[in-house]
Order: sequence, then structure tokens, then C-alpha cells
Amino acid sequence: MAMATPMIQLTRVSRRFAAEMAVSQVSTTIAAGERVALLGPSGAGKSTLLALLNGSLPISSGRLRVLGQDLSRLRPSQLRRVQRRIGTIYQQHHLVLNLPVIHNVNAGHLGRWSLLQAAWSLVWPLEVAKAAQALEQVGIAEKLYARTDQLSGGQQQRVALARVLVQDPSVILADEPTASVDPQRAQELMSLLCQLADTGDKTLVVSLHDVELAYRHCDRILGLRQGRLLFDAPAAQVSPAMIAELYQL
Ligand SMILES: Nc1ncnc2c1ncn2[C@@H]1O[C@H](COP(=O)(O)OP(=O)(O)OP(=O)(O)O)[C@@H](O)[C@H]1O
Repeated sequence: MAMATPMIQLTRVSRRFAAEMAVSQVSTTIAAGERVALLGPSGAGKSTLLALLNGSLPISSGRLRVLGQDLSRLRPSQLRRVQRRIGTIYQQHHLVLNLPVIHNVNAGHLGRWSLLQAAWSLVWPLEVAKAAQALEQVGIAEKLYARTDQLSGGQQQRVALARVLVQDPSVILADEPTASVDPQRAQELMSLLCQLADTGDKTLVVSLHDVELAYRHCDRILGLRQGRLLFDAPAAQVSPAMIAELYQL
């Protein structure tokens, strides 16, 4: 259930790449526990917006607060502390493919572990039970010691989910998490992602190409077009005409 606490606040946030405004004057507030979909045509600025939200890319102008912090005012060590509470799932998974699954799941600890713990864990994995439990939750318990590149695209995406579970963030950002799987697996993955977000009362912001997935799984839809917010409305109030305008050539 959504609460009133704002987790993410954008006030006229823009991000420029040379002459191009990838994100332009976006203002919105996302509350704790909300599930928000980002929709828009290719190049609309969805990935850029997610990168601003997790602080991997600085904003060019405006004001952005995530978890109560103005990311652009933080020192690197403070920024890393906030980033530990933001889990990101990428379309390309960002997994180390030649390592066993357990190491990729354990990468969720990296913000917390010392360098020594991280290095030691590559030889003798720490927190095996926790990793096993996370894999159980995403339905691939038997893959703990499998090499990551021997998993299917959908299974690799589940490993990325397990890594975020281990990280246990307050905010989950997902950039087209279903892009590499078939429609049936896409439904399953989105259900799983929402279920994981719900049980942990996490806030979810997910960019999607599939409008149906957004309607079915998200409370609210932000429509981005050429970097601008075309609409920001509860999913039930987003009409086919609004969707048509969003994607029109
Ligand atoms: N690092 C960068 N350098 C220069 N331009 C960039 C960079 N990243 C994104 N852009 C530009 O910003 C715009 C928005 O790109 P972005 O990847 O955010 O769109 P998107 O909505 O995620 O697209 P897609 O659905 O195809 O992934 C594009 O025109 C892109 O070319």
C-alpha cells in the first residue's frame, strides 16, 4: 500500500548531452511503496531518467531528491551510502558471465562489504544461505553454483533480481527488465518483480516497452516523449488516446 512519504522528488529536472536535452524539465513525486512505469518511444529519455535517479549520472539542472537527499550536493562517500539503498536492474543484467551465479548474487553486498571481504568471498563465498534463499525466491534455487553464462536470458534476469534482493534496497529501479525474454516470461518476471517489491514495501520505478505490462502491474504511468513528461497519471486513467499520442511518429 502506498504511503505519503516521498521517496523521489523531481523539480524541473533536466539532463543535457551536448546540444541534446535527453530529459527536459521533468517534475514529479514518487511515494514510498508506489509502482511507477516509465513509458515512451525509443530515445524518449527513460534510461537517462533512471540513471539520474540512481545518481550514476548527474542532473544538468533542476532539483532531485532521492530518499530525502539532494544527490547533487552529496560528497562521493555520502552518495555511495544513498546508492546502497537504491537497487538497479538493467536490461543487459550487468552480470559477470564467467563466474558462478552465487558471486553475481553476492555482488548485492558490495556496497556493504570491505574490499577484503569481497576478495575473500570470491574464493570462499560468504553468506551462502542468504544467496540460496534469494535464488529460491526467484525460482532458480538449483542454479547457485551454475556458471552464469550457462543460464538462459530469463534466468539471468532472475539472478539480477536475486542480487537486488540481497542488496535489500528501499528503491528498485528497473530498465526494461523484460526486454530479453518472451511474452510469457515477461509476465512472470514482472509479477515476480512486483511481488518482491511488495513484500519488502519497496518503491519500484520500471521502464517498459510493453504498455500492457505497465497497465497490469503498475499504479502510475509516466509518459516520456523527447525528454518531456507528456503525462503522469494513475494507470487506470491513462487512455488509449494518450498512449497513441505518446508513440506517434
Ligand atoms: N551518454 C550519452 N551521450 C550522449 N547522448 C546520450 C547518452 N545517453 C543517452 N543519450 C541520448 O539521450 C536521448 C535519450 O536516451 P535514453 O537512452 O535515455 O532513451 P530511452 O527512452 O531509454 O530509449 P530506449 O527505449 O531506446 O532504451 C537519446 O537521444 C540518446 O541518444
